[in-house]
Amino acid sequence: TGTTRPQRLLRAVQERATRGDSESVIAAIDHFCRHQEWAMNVGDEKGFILDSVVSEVSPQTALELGTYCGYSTVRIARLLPPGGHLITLEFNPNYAAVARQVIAWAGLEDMVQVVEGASGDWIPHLREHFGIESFDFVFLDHWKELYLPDIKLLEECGLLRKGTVLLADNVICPGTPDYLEYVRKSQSYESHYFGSHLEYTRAEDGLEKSVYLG
Ligand SMILES: O=c1[nH]cnc2c(O)c(F)c(-c3ccc(F)cc3)cc12
Ligand SMILES: [Mg+2]
Repeated sequence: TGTTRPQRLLRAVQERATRGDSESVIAAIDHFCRHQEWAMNVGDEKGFILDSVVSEVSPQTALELGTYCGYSTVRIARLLPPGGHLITLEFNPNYAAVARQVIAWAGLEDMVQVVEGASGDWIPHLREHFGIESFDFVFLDHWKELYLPDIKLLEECGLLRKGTVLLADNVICPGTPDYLEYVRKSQSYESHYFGSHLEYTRAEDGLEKSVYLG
């Protein structure tokens, strides 16, 4: 036994970051991942692109698929407009437990709802359970095999509206070929690729931004 990597990441936040200061929480996680242990956060380079898309959309309702330790959750939530709210789905209860504490350390717990369970199980219930009409912004960062089935489910559940912005991490590494083909070929999406690098490395990766046209 001993600690897990998410628990060691949380300890680094609690030791290095200032309570209530989301920028210091982001910096503490980036420092941990660069100098202690690599972890699968979207990271600072792709995170800067994420910030610019979130700022442009300024979403009242946002959905994140894949919370992990809450790094991108904090990046998104700190940029939400007044009244904005972020729902983040996490399958792994240990990750969810760490993420809740990271989000609280950043002082963003009032704008974020961490929901435990499988995205495919939860998506059909988001409207009735959280009173969501549709999402303005969706960040896909969970399992590459679920990106395509989950956006099809979001479409079927009427949770996307004309102009909803989807942003997908890891479209090159580990890679989501079926998702990329779908959003780039479909008449229902306008897609753009932002080239970048795999978090904390020099390997190629990028984000795909896709606007739902209805
Ligand atoms: O499973 C994942 N879910 C969400 N995001 C990921 C990620 O950003 C990664 F870099 C990676 C990753 C893990 C190991 C590698 F060697 C390369 C990428 C995985 C995920
Ligand atoms: Mg990722």
